[in-house]
Amino acid sequence: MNSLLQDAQAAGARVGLTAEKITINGGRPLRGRIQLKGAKNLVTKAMVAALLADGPSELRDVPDISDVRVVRGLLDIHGVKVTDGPEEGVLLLDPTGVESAHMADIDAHAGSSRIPILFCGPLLHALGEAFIPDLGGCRIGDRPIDFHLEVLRRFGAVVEKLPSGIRMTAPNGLHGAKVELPYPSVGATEQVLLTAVKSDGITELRGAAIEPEIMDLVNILQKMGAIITVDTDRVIRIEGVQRLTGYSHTALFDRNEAASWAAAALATEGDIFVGGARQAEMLTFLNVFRKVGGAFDIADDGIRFYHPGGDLKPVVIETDVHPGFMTDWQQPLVIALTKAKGVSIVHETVYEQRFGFVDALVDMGATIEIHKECLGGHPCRFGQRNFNHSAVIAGPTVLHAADVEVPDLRGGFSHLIAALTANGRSTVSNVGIISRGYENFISKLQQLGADFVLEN
Ligand SMILES: CC(=O)N[C@H]1[C@@H](OP(=O)(O)OP(=O)(O)OC[C@H]2O[C@@H](n3ccc(=O)[nH]c3=O)[C@H](O)[C@@H]2O)O[C@H](CO)[C@@H](O)[C@@H]1O
Ligand SMILES: C=C(OP(=O)(O)O)C(=O)O
Repeated sequence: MNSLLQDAQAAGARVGLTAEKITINGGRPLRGRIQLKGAKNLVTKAMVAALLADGPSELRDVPDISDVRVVRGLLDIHGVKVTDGPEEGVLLLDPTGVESAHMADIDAHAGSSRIPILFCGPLLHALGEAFIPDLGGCRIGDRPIDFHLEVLRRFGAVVEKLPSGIRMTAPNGLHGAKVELPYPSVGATEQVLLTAVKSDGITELRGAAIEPEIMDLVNILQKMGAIITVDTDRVIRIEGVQRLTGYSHTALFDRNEAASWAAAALATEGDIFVGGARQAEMLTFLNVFRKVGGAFDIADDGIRFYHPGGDLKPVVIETDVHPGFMTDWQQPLVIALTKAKGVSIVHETVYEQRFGFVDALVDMGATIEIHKECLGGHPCRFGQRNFNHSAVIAGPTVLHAADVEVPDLRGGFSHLIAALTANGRSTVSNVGIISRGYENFISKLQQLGADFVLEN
């Protein structure tokens, strides 16, 4: 069995999804309401932050996704007691019994997530050592961790690479540092925050990422007693403190899931009310959605996304760090672009290999060409490096049914949308991977009127 399939099955099994394949009878618009919970890209980091406290934390709106379960398992191995709260979606995290981990167990739990790398700072503070297994996450580029390791060294960590992962110690404790990131990496910014808050002295981070999920992590850390200033021009200053308390927090909604269902509404000519979605964190997406010809109504408790009739229009998009067009939005939106009348361009500037998912779309009849050049207008890091990172999508096309295999989280969701729009019965396999970031997506599809059956 290949490792992609193993990851997919393990991820699905962790959230009780036993089916491996979905057969979808396409052509029906998705209509109805769904409710979001907290963001995968915040909740998992908030769980790690609980390790920094000297008392219990409470996190609300936690989605039942496999990445959350992976982090829960890792926390458990380290002696953080994680229990379900009295209400659905509430986690209680008690770090008072934190202890050194058993390496073999960690190895078994790292599988599908990139979060283990963020345990470094908190574990070094709590125990003076950390072991980080090989990382998972979507295979959409090389995804090195050089920024993380360099940052940790600046704080005083000693890094030792082992065949099974990375071991880290801090023989002289951790001290504040001046750090400048070569690229505003989300994970490396979080690494700095989670390490600096309890390091001796002041840390100045330049070139920081400022995604809404990072700002919500800053909110959490401030609740815990941290002193963090977010300045203009991607500068973050952190004054280290000796102790942090537990927090009580409701997680920011998952704007990536919201954008995915919005794209599904548009591509299937449907109408979906996405409960919990908010305008402020989705401004950039909403502009593009409108330019493509989608319509939305913003309410206090969510956003209604729908196809208002008429032709969809082509767009030129460049993915970018916040406040730009988020890379995780492009894969689901590409399906709507296959329905637009004219030629669209998507220039992917965050990951060098995020177009693997289009092969299946071409098999389904889409007209998509991938290019090595930077076609969006601005040259990016990948332009001179031979990476297939620009897509040209010509439409409108009616997709036909096919058997497709989910390659990664967002690519997988876009395959689901493609199958939902296609004429005939498509089979989408490896669907377990989708459970990494979409809570109860099978029930949501049911609620929205999709016509499908699950298979093993
Ligand atoms: C769990 C989580 O929150 N995942 C999100 C996070 O991923 P993640 O935090 O992994 O993404 P980064 O922002 O770190 O990566 C951005 C770019 O920086 C590069 N890089 C990163 C670190 C490093 O040490 N060296 C390096 O070269 C990466 O290869 C990539 O080209 O932000 C991405 C960009 O918004 C999102 O697509 C992911 O959904
Ligand atoms: C790339 C993604 O996630 P991760 O960083 O967890 O692989 C994603 O959510 O689309």
